Amino acid sequence: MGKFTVLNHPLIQHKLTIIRRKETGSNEFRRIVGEIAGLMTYEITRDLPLQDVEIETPMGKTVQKELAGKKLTIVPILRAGMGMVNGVLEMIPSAKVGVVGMYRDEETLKPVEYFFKVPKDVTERECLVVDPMLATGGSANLAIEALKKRGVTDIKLAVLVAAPEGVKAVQDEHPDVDIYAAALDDKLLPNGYIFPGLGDAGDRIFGTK
Ligand SMILES: O=P(O)(O)OC[C@H]1O[C@H](OP(=O)(O)OP(=O)(O)O)[C@H](O)[C@@H]1O
Ligand SMILES: O=c1cc[nH]c(=O)[nH]1
Ligand SMILES: [Mg+2]
Repeated sequence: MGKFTVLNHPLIQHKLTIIRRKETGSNEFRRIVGEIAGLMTYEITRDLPLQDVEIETPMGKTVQKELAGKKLTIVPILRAGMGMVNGVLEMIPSAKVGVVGMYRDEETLKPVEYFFKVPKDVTERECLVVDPMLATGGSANLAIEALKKRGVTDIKLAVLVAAPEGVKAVQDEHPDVDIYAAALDDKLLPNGYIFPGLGDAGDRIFGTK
């Protein structure tokens, strides 16, 4: 089963509380989603492999460390996942970005895919799927499945708020995928929204409501 990790650093918790508040406007919401994504990236990449590299400082030759291993592709699930991209890129500027467009049918709560575009060399890269909300888990599962169909084997999922139902759904369907969240909330409401959650992440980021 994939690991599920809550990244409950005090800065992350504090910032998450700000965006949960209903009075927080789109401008601040968008900025803080990016900041949390950056802080989460810092924690998610804690165990990245390093290799020795010989360099020359102005004082002379020395052997130091640099990142080794696979390069990263960030895969936001449109729309709301876009809010996390810049935060991750600030930590890993060399990452590429692929996108999966998906919306949840409001009646069935099933995801509908409408766009898919990833870098050509995606199979040689690790993919970090990002979306602020993991509710039923349907959208994340379909996005991961779409990547696997194209041959991607190394996938992680980062969300801000997870519902227990969504975590279980991804762990059941994709046991090879580790999940990182800023918070694990109480439950899913009958309308498919997370409680206490933060409302509709896409609408709050883009100001569409
Ligand atoms: O786990 P699930 O039950 O699939 O729900 C989570 C999905 O719902 C939201 O997207 P939404 O469909 O509102 O699209 P949007 O990002 O365009 O607003 C959210 O950003 C996730 O992608
Ligand atoms: O609480 C939720 C659930 C799904 N999508 C959201 O944006 N918020
Ligand atoms: Mg939405």
